[in-house]
Order: sequence, then C-alpha cells, then structure tokens
Amino acid sequence: MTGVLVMGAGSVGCFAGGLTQLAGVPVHFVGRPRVLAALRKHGLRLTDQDGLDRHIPALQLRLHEEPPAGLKPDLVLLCVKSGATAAAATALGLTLPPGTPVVSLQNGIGNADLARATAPALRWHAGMVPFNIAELAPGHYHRGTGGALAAEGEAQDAALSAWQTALSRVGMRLDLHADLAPVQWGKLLLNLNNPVNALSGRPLRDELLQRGYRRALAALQEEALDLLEGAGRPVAQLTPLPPRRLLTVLRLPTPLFRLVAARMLRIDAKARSSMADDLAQGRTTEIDALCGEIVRLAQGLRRRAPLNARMQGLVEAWPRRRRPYSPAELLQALGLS
Ligand SMILES: NC(=O)C1=CN([C@@H]2O[C@H](COP(=O)(O)OP(=O)(O)OC[C@H]3O[C@@H](n4cnc5c(N)ncnc54)[C@H](OP(=O)(O)O)[C@@H]3O)[C@@H](O)[C@H]2O)C=CC1
Ligand SMILES: CC(C)(CO)C(=O)C(=O)O
Repeated sequence: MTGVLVMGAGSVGCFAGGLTQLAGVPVHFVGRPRVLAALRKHGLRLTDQDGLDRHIPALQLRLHEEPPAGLKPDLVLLCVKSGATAAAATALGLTLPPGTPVVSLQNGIGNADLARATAPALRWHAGMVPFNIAELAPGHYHRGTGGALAAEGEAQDAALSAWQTALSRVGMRLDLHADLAPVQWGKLLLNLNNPVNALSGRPLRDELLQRGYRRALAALQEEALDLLEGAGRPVAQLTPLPPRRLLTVLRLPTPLFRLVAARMLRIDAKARSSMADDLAQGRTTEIDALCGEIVRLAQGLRRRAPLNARMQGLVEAWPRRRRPYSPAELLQALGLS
C-alpha cells in the first residue's frame, strides 16, 4: 500500500492509523488542533491489553487539519463520531479522486450510507471496530478489550485486502464480509451498553459488575432483539454467547455473572465507552445512532421501543442533570424497577 488517510484522528483513528503505520504503510492523519498538538509534542504511543507498547516519534507522523489536496490514498478510514459524518464526507468528497475507497470505522448502522449519499463519487464500505480504545494520556491510545476488525468487502477488493495483509503484520485481524449488516446490528446490541456506561459514570468493568446496570442493558437489548427478529434482520454473534443467551447471563447475580462471563469481563480497569468520553467532554453523543436506530426500527414495523426511547431521552437530558445514575436510579428512570 502506498498510503492510508485517517479522517478523524481520535481514539479509533489514532489506534487504527497508528497500527497501519507500524505495519509499514505511510499514514496521513486529519484531526483537530488539540489532538494534533498532542501528537506533535508526544508522538503516538499505542498500547494494548496483550502487551503491545510501540511509539511512533512525532517527526514520523503526517498530520493535517484538513484532507490534503492532491493526496491519492489507497484507502481512507473514516473515524469521526456519527454527528460529524456528513461534514467529514463532504470534505473527503471535495479533495479525493473519485472511486477512492473509504471504510467507516464508526458505530451505528447508517454512517456509511449517509456518507455515500453525501459524497457519492467515493467508494464507501461499512466497517466495525469491536474493541475499546481509550486516550490514556495526550498522544497515548490504549486498546482495552479484544476482537477482530470487520469491513464490508470481498477478498478481490485490492485496497481492503492490502490493508488486511498490512494489519496482519502487526497482529490485528481484519475480517471481510460481503454483507456487514448482521455484524453491525450485533455491534449495535453491544453498544446499547454505551448509554448505560456513560450514565453510570463508571469504567466499563465496574459498571458491568453491578447487576442493576446489567439489568438495564439486558432490557434494552431484549427490546432491540425482539424488533430485529420482527424485522427479519439477522444478528451476528460477537460475544462468546449468542445474543439471547447473553440476556440471561446479564441478569444473573454478580458472583455467578463473574464466573460465566469471565471472558467478557476481560476489560481494562480504566476503559470507558466512547459515549462516556462524549458526556465528560460536553460533546454531542451518538445516542441517536444507537438507541435512536432501535426507535426507528420499531417505527418501521409500526411498533414501539419505549425503553430505548426513554434511554435516548435520559442521555439527551444529561446536560441538565450532570450527576451519574446509581443502578437503582437508572432502573427507575427506565421504568424497570
Ligand atoms: N472509542 C472507542 O472505543 C470506540 C469507538 N467506536 C466508534 O468509532 C467512531 C469514532 O469514535 P472515537 O474515536 O471514540 O471518537 P473521537 O471523538 O475520539 O475521535 C474523533 C475525532 O475526529 C475529530 N473530527 C470530527 N470531524 C472532523 C473533521 N471534519 N476533520 C478532522 N477531525 C474531525 C473529532 O473532533 P471533534 O470532537 O472536535 O468533533 C475527534 O477529535 C465513533 O463512531 C465511535 O462510536 C467504535 C468502537 C470503539
Ligand atoms: C468497544 C465498545 C463496545 C465499548 O467500549 C464501543 O464500541 C464504544 O465504546 O463505543
């Protein structure tokens, strides 16, 4: 590969782009001044829960505030939050040659479609990042959970298979799927924990070790699964347990949950969901791309998704509350107590 462009140098962009550069591919990072200043000062450090600890010196980083004119990357990684997709796609559409492949490494279901509608000359692929990335210090990004990346595409797709080969050199698996929708819905089910985690004010591991929060998550997932079944949409299994079995396990008393879900609890003590970062920094959240997607799924079936709708309301009301929910408060606010 001659070059990859990361659009949105944040947690996912710096980690995925950094790994790609460590695999020997030149990477250009487009990001905000705060992140770029940190990278210029400290370079880019990548660590993970399996012992990875690599540093890319600042002088070896190609940093930009806008997609650079004239660049012809083999592949672009779209790594902005959902609310920034349209603007980022517009900027990419104005600078990149038609046909440039772009993988959306974003959560939610509709980002690649929205980007395609905004910049139809580019070749858009949905993607999926299963693991958590946290910015532990300026310029230091840490993978706190495991799993393989996924993207919509075929082995014959030159850019994607070249990226797959590059990533394999640094121990990262990329799975290609002709249809990524089941994987995206499977990921969305897991992401229904993002609002629970964000409102709990706790790291992911602590939150999941409280039965009340797990009951809230199971209820949100159950509502979503019932609707997905009603819509005839297949859901990929992204955890050791199938989605329906996971509901039972989430509802177990905590000592049993610890035993049964030991693999699921292999999460760094400090890891938090990306939505927790958004609430902490007063940014717009992705709640509409997560619970909002379930509400729209229900509307399409002329049904309702009261729990996901309520959760969306709680997240949107956060600026007026700014106080974490205890498990009992959250269950009550969702009408589950
Ligand atoms: N963090 C995680 O663990 C995971 C995140 N994801 C998903 O990945 C996506 C990215 O998340 P994450 O990396 O956490 O997000 P971050 O907010 O850490 O990173 C995105 C960065 O892109 C910047 N940005 C937005 N628009 C532009 C633009 N037009 N030009 C340049 N920079 C821009 C943002 O700045 P600003 O804030 O100013 O907009 C921000 O600094 C989301 O969809 C998320 O749900 C998926 C799996 C795990
Ligand atoms: C990895 C996971 C599920 C939880 O951190 C996530 O996607 C996020 O934080 O947005």
